Formats: sequence, structure tokens, C-alpha cells
Amino acid sequence: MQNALASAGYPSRVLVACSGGPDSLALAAVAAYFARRGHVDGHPVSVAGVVVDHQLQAGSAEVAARTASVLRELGLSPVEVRTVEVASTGFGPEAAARDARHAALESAADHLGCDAILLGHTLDDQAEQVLLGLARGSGTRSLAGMRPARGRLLRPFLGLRREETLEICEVEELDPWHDPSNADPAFARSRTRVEVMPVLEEKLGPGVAESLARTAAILQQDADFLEDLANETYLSLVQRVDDGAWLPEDAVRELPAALRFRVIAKAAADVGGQQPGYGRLQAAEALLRRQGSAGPVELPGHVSVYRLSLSDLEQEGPVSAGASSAFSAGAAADGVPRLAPRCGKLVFRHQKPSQQ
Ligand SMILES: Nc1ncnc2c1ncn2[C@@H]1O[C@H](COP(=O)(O)OP(=O)(O)OP(=O)(O)O)[C@@H](O)[C@H]1O
Repeated sequence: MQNALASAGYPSRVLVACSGGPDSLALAAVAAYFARRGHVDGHPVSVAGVVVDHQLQAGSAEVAARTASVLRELGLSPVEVRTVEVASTGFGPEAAARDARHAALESAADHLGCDAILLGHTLDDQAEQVLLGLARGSGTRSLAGMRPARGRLLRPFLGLRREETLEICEVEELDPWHDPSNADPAFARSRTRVEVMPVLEEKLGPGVAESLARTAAILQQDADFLEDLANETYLSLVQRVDDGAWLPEDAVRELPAALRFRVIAKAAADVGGQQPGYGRLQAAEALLRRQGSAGPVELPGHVSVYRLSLSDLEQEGPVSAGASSAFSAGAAADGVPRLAPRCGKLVFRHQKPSQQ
């Protein structure tokens, strides 16, 4: 906890996000210790609490109210209960609940003037995340797992085992709530937690969870490095136009694959899309090997990507009226106008859902 707060520059007002489960209840207990002392390493600190009621289970309001009163007894102040409506986002119920929860946590932090939000994720959560990512064939970014700090979200328990958070609850005489969905075999995450990890630890020896978490830590460094490089490369190549952006295809084609895929994903995000999965990225990247103009390939978040070949450019061939705006000279990200390169273009356009 101390290290997490120190590396975040000693936030003066922190918010503990607590479900009532063992991990975040232990987190609240440790944070309350610092609240009672009133400082961390001599830096003044106060600690508030928030409990989100997702309204997804019968009795969720009672669980939230009970958890809030435990937080108050621990000395957190003020403590809020936020009730959210979990809307379907098309990415599954767990992701929808997480999105709603994160929005509520950010809004509570704004409301309470908190400069840090503490989450109770543990080393076990990290290990499960890496294992699930491997099982899905994920890339570096996903296998890098959860960050100890992202924006004002901090995860001070990322190095702690789940059994240690249970111990903290026991020592503090706290009676954690056990979320039945954590053991629901309908969720891959629950099956990993309840059925897969214990077998791995038994068959491969203790320390498997630590090893998986270490993989995440190593890949975080690699992912950060590649992301920075891809960002720089993207900004040096992109030309933005009214309804999107384009990249000179020769330059993109010559990039190492690790950068090529990332640069394409960045272009999609830059024009307003969402992070594409690997299959969609492969389809977009394959446009670079097509003859003549090709596409569009649809990417998530209403983004179309297509290739305009040099011959079409010169002959003003089968270029659609809408696409032609992509040819007008654009300013690169640094604001300096560039001459169009002597090659085709990979064009990214965002289409508003209402236009479809
Ligand atoms: N309903 C909630 N209200 C407030 N914070 C929450 C809520 N659910 C989860 N969180 C926060 O997100 C973290 C991760 O939640 P998740 O459900 O993935 O983990 P968990 O292992 O079940 O954690 P816990 O034992 O704390 O419930 C929690 O430790 C907590 O900090």
C-alpha cells in the first residue's frame, strides 16, 4: 500500500472501491489503518469508500448497504453506495458490469475530490488474466495483464496472494461477502479460478501463479516499448483528413509486423474506432498485399479501411466520391503539410452509426 501510494506521488485523498469481497475488504482495512494515522510517510492522507450496486443479483442492495456500513465502521469517510444500470455493450455481461462499475468509480472520485482510486486485484487475479489470455491466443498487450497504476486507478495488492487478503480479513475480524458469481461455472474466469488454477498448482508445483504474474510484468515492459514505438511511427506517417486518416502503404508495408499491426490498430482508434481483434487486424493488413484498390474491411466501432492504389490515384479510376476526400493533401500529425507519397494509401474512415 505504502509503495503504491508513494509511486503515485502520495495522493492526499484516496477512494477505496469495495465490493464487500475478501480482497477489497482487506484493502479497505489496510487503507483505514493509514486513514487513522492520517498520513503515509509523513504525507497527509484521508480515505473515502465507494460500493457499487450492479443490481444483477437478488439482494444486491442489502449487500452494498452492509458493506458500506462496514467501511464506515473501519473509519472510511465518507462512504457512498452507487447504484448502476448495467447496459448490454455486446462484449459480454462481465465486461458490461466492469464498464458500468468503472464509470461509477470515476464519477464518485470526481464527486468526492479523490486523486486515487484503490482496487483490490491480487496476484491471483493477474495470474488468471494471463492464463485466460493465453487460452484465447491474445497478444502482448492482453498478456501484460493489469497495471499496478493506470491513470488514478491503483492496485496496491497486485503482489499479494488471495490467501493473504483472507488472512487480513481474519485478523481484522471482518466477515467478507463471497460473490456467488465468482464460483459460477458459466464464467470462464470462475472456471479458471476454481478448477484450472488449483490443478496447475498441484501438477506444476506451487509458484505457478507467481510465474504467470511475472510473465505479465515482463510483457508490460515489452508492450509499453512497442506501444511507444508504434505511436511515434504512426504519428510520423499519418495524414488526417476530414472524415478519417490515411497512411502511405509502402511505408506501412515495410514496417516489421509487430509495428505494422499496431500502426493499423492506432489508425483505427485515431479515427474513432475500437481496438480490433487480431482476426480483423489481419484482414486489414492483408489489403497491403492486394492488387489495385481493395476493401473496405470493417473494423469495430464503425471504421472502414480500404486500399487505394497508385494507378487509381493517377487515372482517377474507381475512386468513390466519398473516398476522394482522402486524397486531398492533409496535414500530418505535426501540423506540417506533406506531399502525397508516390504510392497507394491505406485509408481509414469513420462512419457514424446513424449513417449506416
Ligand atoms: N461492486 C463493487 N463495488 C466497488 N468496487 C468493486 C465492486 N466490484 C469490484 N470492485 C473493485 O474491483 C476489484 C476487482 O473486482 P473483481 O470482482 O474482479 O475481483 P474479486 O477478486 O472478486 O475482488 P473482491 O474480493 O474485492 O470482490 C475489487 O477488488 C474492488 O476493488
